[in-house]
Amino acid sequence: MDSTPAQDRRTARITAEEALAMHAEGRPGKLEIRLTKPLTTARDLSLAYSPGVAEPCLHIARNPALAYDYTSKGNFVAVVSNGTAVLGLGNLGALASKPVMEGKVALFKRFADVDGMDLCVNTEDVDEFVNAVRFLGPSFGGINLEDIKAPECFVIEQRLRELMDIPVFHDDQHGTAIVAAAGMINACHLTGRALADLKLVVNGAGAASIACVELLKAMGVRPNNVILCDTKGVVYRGRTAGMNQWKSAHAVETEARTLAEALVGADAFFGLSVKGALTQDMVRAMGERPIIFAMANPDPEITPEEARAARPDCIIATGRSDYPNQVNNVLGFPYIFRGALDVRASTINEAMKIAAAESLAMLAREDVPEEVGSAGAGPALRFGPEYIIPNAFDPRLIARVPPAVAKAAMESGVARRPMIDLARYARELAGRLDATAMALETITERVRANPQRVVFAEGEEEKVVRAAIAFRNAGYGTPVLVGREDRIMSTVAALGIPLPDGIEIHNARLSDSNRRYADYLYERRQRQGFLFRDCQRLVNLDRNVFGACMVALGDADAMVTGLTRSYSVALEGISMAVDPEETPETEGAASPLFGLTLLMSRRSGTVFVADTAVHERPDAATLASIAIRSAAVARRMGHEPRVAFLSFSTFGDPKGSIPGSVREAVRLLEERGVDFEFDGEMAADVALDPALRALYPFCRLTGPANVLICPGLHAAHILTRAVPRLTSATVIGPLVVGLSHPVQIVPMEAGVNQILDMACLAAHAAVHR
Ligand SMILES: NC(=O)C1=CN([C@@H]2O[C@H](COP(=O)(O)OP(=O)(O)OC[C@H]3O[C@@H](n4cnc5c(N)ncnc54)[C@H](OP(=O)(O)O)[C@@H]3O)[C@@H](O)[C@H]2O)C=CC1
Ligand SMILES: CC(=O)C(=O)O
Ligand SMILES: [Mg+2]
Repeated sequence: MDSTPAQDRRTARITAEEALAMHAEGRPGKLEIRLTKPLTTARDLSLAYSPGVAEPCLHIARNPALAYDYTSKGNFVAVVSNGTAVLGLGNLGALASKPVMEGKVALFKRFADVDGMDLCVNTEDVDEFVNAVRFLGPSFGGINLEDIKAPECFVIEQRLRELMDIPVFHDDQHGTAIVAAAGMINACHLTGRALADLKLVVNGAGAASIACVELLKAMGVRPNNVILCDTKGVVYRGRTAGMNQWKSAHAVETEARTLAEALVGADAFFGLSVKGALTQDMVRAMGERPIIFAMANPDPEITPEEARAARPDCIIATGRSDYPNQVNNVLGFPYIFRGALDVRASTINEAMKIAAAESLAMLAREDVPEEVGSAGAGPALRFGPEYIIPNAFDPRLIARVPPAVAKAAMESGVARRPMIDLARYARELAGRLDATAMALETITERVRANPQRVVFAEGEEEKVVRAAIAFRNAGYGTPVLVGREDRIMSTVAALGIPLPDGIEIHNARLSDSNRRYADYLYERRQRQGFLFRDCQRLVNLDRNVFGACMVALGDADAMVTGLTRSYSVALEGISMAVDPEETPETEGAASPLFGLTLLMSRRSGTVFVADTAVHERPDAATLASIAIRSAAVARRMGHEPRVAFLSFSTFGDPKGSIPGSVREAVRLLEERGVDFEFDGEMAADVALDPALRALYPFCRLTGPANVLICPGLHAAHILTRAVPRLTSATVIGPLVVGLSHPVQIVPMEAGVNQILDMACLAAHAAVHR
């Protein structure tokens, strides 16, 4: 089978054996339950279970709304099926639907941090099914119905919506409709069509199809322009065989009787039926630039290869993750429930669905982060025929869709706990699954409140341009790109995203400030072997020198660089214009400069590690100085420092020479009477693990250390390179600490987000100057 480059990038073609092995491996299935409270001691048991548990029970009995405060209800969704329409595989029964239901629960958790439970209900009787769900209702904050065939699914959903006071949402209907509508908005945009003129043919007249058609009609598609087909052909007015009230509502006057006849000249096709239902001949008969969403799972109505071979001008989407344009409800249900749960919506209504569809459509038109798809391989994702809908792994989805849904819930009056600050909600959501975003939230908020001018010294680099645009769009301030305007503008044009207002471009050679910067450098360097013309050349040609002059002379607040030069070369250029900062804390240190790296994980929070860049074998005075300044940075970033001086030994055991200088550093801090917790020397596990630290009751740390001072560069380097590869921790840094102006150097392999984070940290340091 041929594959397109975009497909290669994200392809995960798999075999049946691999899929079975994955499900059987280790603990069978895809789910387990985790505790959110400790259950280690007798006291824990008394609080969590008898007698303590009686208290929340009694409170909830008096006031049911308190269930949201004392139990998991508010973040807990039931994924319920009877297995009568498992994907496009037909009626496999309740038990055989369990892998899909476990999968949906896994997606809820992975993409929106919603906890779920699969409930496979073994009945095809509507009343029995409805009763099973309604009587289990108190446990849950929402009900996600899944893979229940039409027409029973319509009755079941309607009855449960009437009986229950929490959102009941049939994912195959509405989740699919929302995502398909988002894709259709963009496909129409790209092919120059208006929804009102769209001629759509839908194969399948079941759960997913009926809901898709209803939502599209609510969004402006004309009822007479939509033809539904099922196993008996076109659903025309007057047909009697295989009909029901839901099909009848969409029956139209038409001469067409078969799918092939209906498709002649059609603009768009929706497949929500079975594998292979659409032929190449049918595709050939469609109108100009046809839009084909072949959404049957696991195999589409037509493969993209077949569709493109028949009509190279088509836009094709499927429900699968191994082709571009995955129109699948995974882009919908996690985020729709996230937004609905967070405002305690009593239902999920039309306004919330349309808001979700529009936010998905708009997100696809923005610049795509590198971590979407496997970064680096293949061409970047750009809005166009091969990318009409966000990728399932797009980390921005959680911050975009739920706020749109929550807002629509509030505006349409179904939110029982409205929220005032939606922008703040979006930021909190961004941090919910991303340790970096979570760790940086207070920092980004502070920068937004105090926007800064930040020099992006390597302004012609594509990643830098993208980071600068993101910086501007995030409201962090004014990015100043150093580079040639024509080069930068052609990079922007190739990116296909608009350059927001308020980004400055400075060409070092042509800048009005050029002479002033050369004079400044000459003043500093004339007795160090530099002629004026050397300084002029440096300002003209070395963008790090030019950028550093801007910051040093107050033309900008901060600077970020590092992509095109090694750390030491970049630092050399910067040091031409910016001095290290000597303070009482740096007294006795070999140099005030050092590197501070942040390791961030959702479980352990943020840990600062130093020195990760400068001093190979720091002496005691240097270690002490590094500790004081690291503690200050940690505090500035909102962390009360607990500093551990690390070694291979803990409080004298085993003996060796290195711990001597570490112990001496601890003594120096005692002498200085610093205002933060510190202790050492100690092994890293003792520093981080309270159980081990309990062996040393005299230790002054009152909690796990969050600032780790390493005895040498080798240890710091190994630690910060190994941890992110062995755990889920992410890394920022090393931050340059000790310059008199905020300048940061990213690693040469840094991605857009890293550049953005470093720019934001540099801006944050500028706020605090
Ligand atoms: N990409 C996505 O996100 C999603 C995709 N889907 C896919 O959509 C399909 C339908 O799911 P769902 O609506 O839940 O199931 P339903 O059982 O509710 O509906 C199936 C419909 O398909 C019709 N159908 C079956 N075979 C054919 C055929 N050969 N030609 C024309 N019509 C046919 C049935 O016709 P009749 O009424 O005559 O029996 C019925 O109307 C599945 O493949 C499923 O995987 C569903 C949800 C989400
Ligand atoms: C994706 C999905 O829910 C289905 O195919 O049924
Ligand atoms: Mg489904």
